[in-house]
Amino acid sequence: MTRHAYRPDALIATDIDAYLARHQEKSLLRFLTCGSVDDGKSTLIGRLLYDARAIFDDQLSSLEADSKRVGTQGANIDFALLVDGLAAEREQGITIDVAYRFFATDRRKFIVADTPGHEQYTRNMVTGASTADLAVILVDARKGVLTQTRRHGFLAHLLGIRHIVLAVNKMDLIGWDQSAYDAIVADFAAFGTSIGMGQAVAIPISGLGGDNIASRSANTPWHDGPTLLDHLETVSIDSDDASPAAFAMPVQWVNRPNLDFRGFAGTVAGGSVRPGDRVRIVPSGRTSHVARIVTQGGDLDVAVAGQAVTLTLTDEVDCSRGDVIAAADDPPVVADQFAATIVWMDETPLLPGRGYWLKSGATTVSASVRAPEYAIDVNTLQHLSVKTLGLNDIGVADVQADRPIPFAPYADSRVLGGFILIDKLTNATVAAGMIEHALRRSQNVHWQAIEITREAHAAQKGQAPKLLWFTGLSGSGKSTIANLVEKKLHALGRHSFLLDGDNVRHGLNRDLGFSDADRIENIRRVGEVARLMTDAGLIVLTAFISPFRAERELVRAMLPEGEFVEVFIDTPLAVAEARDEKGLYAKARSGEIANFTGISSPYEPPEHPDIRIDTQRMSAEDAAELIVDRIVGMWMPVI
Ligand SMILES: Nc1ncnc2c1ncn2[C@@H]1O[C@H](COP(=O)(O)OS(=O)(=O)O)[C@@H](OP(=O)(O)O)[C@H]1O
Ligand SMILES: Nc1ncnc2c1ncn2[C@@H]1O[C@H](COP(=O)(O)OP(=O)(O)O)[C@@H](O)[C@H]1O
Repeated sequence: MTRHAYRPDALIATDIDAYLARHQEKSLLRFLTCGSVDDGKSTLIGRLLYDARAIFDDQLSSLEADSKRVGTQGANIDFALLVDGLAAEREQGITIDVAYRFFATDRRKFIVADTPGHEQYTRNMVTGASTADLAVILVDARKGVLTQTRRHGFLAHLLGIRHIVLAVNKMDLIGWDQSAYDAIVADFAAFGTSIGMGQAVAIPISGLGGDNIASRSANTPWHDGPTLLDHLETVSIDSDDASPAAFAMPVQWVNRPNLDFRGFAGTVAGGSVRPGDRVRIVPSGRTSHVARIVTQGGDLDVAVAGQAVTLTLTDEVDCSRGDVIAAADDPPVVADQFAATIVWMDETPLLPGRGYWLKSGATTVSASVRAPEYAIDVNTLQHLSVKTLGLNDIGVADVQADRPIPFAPYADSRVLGGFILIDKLTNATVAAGMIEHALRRSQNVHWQAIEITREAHAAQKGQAPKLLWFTGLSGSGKSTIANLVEKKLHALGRHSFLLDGDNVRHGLNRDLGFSDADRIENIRRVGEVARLMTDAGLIVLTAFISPFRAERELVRAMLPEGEFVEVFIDTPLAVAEARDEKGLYAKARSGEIANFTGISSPYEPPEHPDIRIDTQRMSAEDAAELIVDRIVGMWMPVI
């Protein structure tokens, strides 16, 4: 990037306050550029910054330093606003390779999400698009509209970006051929219409030569539209807010500096609010009235969508981070199951049934995705029948959260309807999702209040329930040892039950095989059944390979702290294979059995098992003895 292009505004040195004040009054346009590596994206952004005499982000820090040097107060105001916006994105867990560049012209301020030459454009687009007002879709004039172009258009539309610019780049390389340009524009327009996207603004450009970027090009006398910068500076974004008309504000944090003040801070997601308005806290449903709208610059009479404020209420109602304060008569829906459009962004495909963290605004819950109803072919817009979603796939699937969350359909609110999925082990953001609607079934199932509690069941049996979860390779010794443990428990007069492959895979789970998704579902169901049995006061033993850490942790999380005891039957593959009681390893090696654990399907050993048994050093009998000894102490403290 050409640094010498930067020409500092004289005001920065002479009157920083005036400079910042001038900037603060300008509207802000957030946009992103989409294109493949060689479509000329970086050149375009470089050119734009150069021609706009832009402020580079590193120069913003020198601006800050300058402000300090001149000794003025309040020099941060404008900057803080920008930084806040980015912090919010970071809090969404989206901290990937997107560089945000800030620049300003006389007419407007801009933040451009720059995603330099990255293969994972879907991820970058989703990241940049979460708050973008406008997308510049780059097309190489020589190549025309490609699958990738359609995908960018589709994603931009899906993510709720209302303004699309089709920048047909490298026009110089096709001799400024108007008919070729028109054909590309018509092609894209036809696609846009088929997905219900508004008309894109098309501009013939050359990033390299600067044609139609900041100034009109003599090479395109036939182009009567704006230059790119013109359009960016003048496009009207005021009326675009997709947010619902009714007031809603997700609570980002509760501000309680002293006993006399309790404020709920957040950004208004939709509608407006005034002191005196009746509001409802969702999901609790409690109502109150707004007392004050507090900001650093003083109290407000009204706050509207996009404003960051702190509300105080007239009553001492319970309200915490992740709750939504909403118009009392029109609050967001609360549900734990929804249909959603999901954009998968990770190399590892979606595992239906696996628990991911679902983050929506300030709310984080555990959630799983069912097998997709379909994936979308972005070229033909056909619905494809698929079992999972891989990198860059877009599909529709039902999502099940482990507790109800407030939401609005994405079409009504990007804030309340958008979410990301995070892998619980790697912490990677694996998908972005848009909620379509709640599933009715989630609203009609209610917990039945049970009068005989789990404590009562346990007390009657005179024991504290436990789940002894045996995990290990096939042939490691899980069943052998679990059987011996149960025998000993039985002899000690304890109430127990052993669940293993034989009594589960032939009955409850006879519809499941050994794909990753089926194993996940197998373990989820076993976990649920085992949990019910602990509710009944039993000491439950399970003997399943349970190869994935994530599902073992999922089951642990289903139970009260300390009730899940992970017993790792640590037998190396070579030893289990040498035993090969059932001849399965031989079959797996010869390819007769697919997806065999340890051979052609992974086993993730526990990192911190509660009990580890090395079967090479310990007989099955001794192992059982040790396990019973270890848990004896655990079951004595009966309620
Ligand atoms: N492909 C493949 N991979 C692993 N195991 C296979 C497979 N096909 C059949 N079997 C037999 O099924 C038993 C494992 O079932 P699990 O329910 O414990 O597996 S899992 O937890 O869902 O991974 C396992 O029993 P154990 O030997 O008792 O572990 C095998 O006998
Ligand atoms: N120390 C040991 N602990 C458990 N099993 C052992 C041990 N040493 C040898 N074995 C043998 O290994 C085999 C384990 O099979 P099994 O218990 O069915 O394993 P899994 O349930 O893990 O597939 C049995 O034949 C068992 O006798």
